[in-house]
Amino acid sequence: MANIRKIIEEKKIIAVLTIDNAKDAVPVANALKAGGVTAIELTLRTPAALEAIRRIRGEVEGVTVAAGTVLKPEQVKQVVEAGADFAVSPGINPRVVKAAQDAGLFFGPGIMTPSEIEMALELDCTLLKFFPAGTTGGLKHLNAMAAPYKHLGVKFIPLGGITCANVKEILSDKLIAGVGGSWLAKPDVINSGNFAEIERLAREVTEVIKG
Ligand SMILES: O=C[C@H](O)COP(=O)(O)O
Ligand SMILES: CC(=O)C(=O)O
Repeated sequence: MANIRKIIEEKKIIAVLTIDNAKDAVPVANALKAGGVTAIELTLRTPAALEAIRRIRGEVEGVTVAAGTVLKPEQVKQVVEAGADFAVSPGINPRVVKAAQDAGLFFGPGIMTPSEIEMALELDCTLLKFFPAGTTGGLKHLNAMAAPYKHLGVKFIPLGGITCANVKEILSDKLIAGVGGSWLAKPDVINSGNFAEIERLAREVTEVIKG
């Protein structure tokens, strides 16, 4: 299994996509890549998601592809078959985490309470989504909540309310491995075929992080 934690720490930004038409997957991935964003999460919220993972995996080199919103154990097999590099979920379901571990698929469950962090640690997960980050107190809340677990090497990927305006501050926190966000490629922008706008947003965040 690739070292997903290291990859996320290097790439820093995960573009979270909810895609309606699988035909858009490759142009969107290429636009993100041209702008410097090479980690992409396809949420399993639309029927096109699995085919989108398959197409990006098959046609776009150098991009790390995750499956998001993986809510059922049986979806693990589907995302492995589609070629996902890792998978995440908004919350934590031990049956899904165990199915992923049995399949050799790296899994980052979502948490927003200490009890959920403890459940994740019990399942040997130390890279966790912090969702929904923006409305549950952001970094201040995360640092207070995670204080008892820092010595265990746990790291977080906040998702929810991340934009170009707050990304740099969030990434500067030692608890953060990377961030996820949908602002880079919103469904209406994807559906309108405005891939140039997606590339522009990806380039903008890449420059903000570098600068
Ligand atoms: O469900 C997850 C969200 O779509 C990601 O949060 P965001 O839209 O605030 O980036
Ligand atoms: C929110 C999130 O992490 C997911 O849909 O997988």
